[in-house]
Amino acid sequence: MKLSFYKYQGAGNDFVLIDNRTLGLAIDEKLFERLCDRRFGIGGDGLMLLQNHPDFDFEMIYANSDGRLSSMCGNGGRCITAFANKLGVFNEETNFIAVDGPHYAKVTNKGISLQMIDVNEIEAGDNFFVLNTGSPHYVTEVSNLKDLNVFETGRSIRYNDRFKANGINVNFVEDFGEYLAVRTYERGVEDETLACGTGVTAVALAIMSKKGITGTHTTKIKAMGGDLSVTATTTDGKSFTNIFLEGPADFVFEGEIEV
Ligand SMILES: N[C@@H](CCC[C@H](N)C(=O)O)C(=O)O
Repeated sequence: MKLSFYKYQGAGNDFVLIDNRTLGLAIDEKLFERLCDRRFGIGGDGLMLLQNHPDFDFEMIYANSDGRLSSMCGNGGRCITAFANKLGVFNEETNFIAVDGPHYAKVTNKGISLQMIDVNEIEAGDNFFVLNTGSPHYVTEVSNLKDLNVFETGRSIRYNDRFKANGINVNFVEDFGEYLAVRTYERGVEDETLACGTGVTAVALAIMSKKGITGTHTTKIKAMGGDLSVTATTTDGKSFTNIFLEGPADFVFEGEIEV
């Protein structure tokens, strides 16, 4: 059978998208892993099914490139919003449902702005933060981001005794004042990706918390694959609301693959 697919990327975080509104494609880890494979398939950091939902414009089902369903993907959420817009599911603003709950998103002049879940807890340790922005993240500040071996260092944290059972995404941040530069090792891809949406959101909140920034604040982020921004509101540096992740979410190509 031939399966129609669409390829999108948001700041270089790339995804296979399937319109599953009428297709009835079942969850199939082996198939999803093959479709995400860059040699034997289409290639992607993850795969998403866009499905009908009785109470929302659409439902987002997300799997990492290992084929397994996972927690929220921020860049995936922005890409599936762009895809839903291309399919004519909505015009300017949408409300959809994902694994971590409802999301509001809109088309902007920078691409797609996606509202993320509120964050009520940040663990602050010795130069590290752990928080959940829809997916679990470890954030640590470095002074040599360009030269850092993100694969080795990220992997050693992701597989340490504390995190190895459930895994965690590991973000390295260097503060350049005007902006934060971020590189991420992603669970489920088990490699560095060019950007991670829930990751840069975690980084922005962690640095706001560390610097004692309160009120509504926008953080500019440079990821390896492009620029993103995170706007969030806090009164105490611990609980964050109205969190928006904004940046490009672009169609790359479409095709059919034999499955
Ligand atoms: N790339 C994503 C995060 C995807 C989920 C992550 N790999 C996990 O399993 O936690 C993003 O843009 O947020």
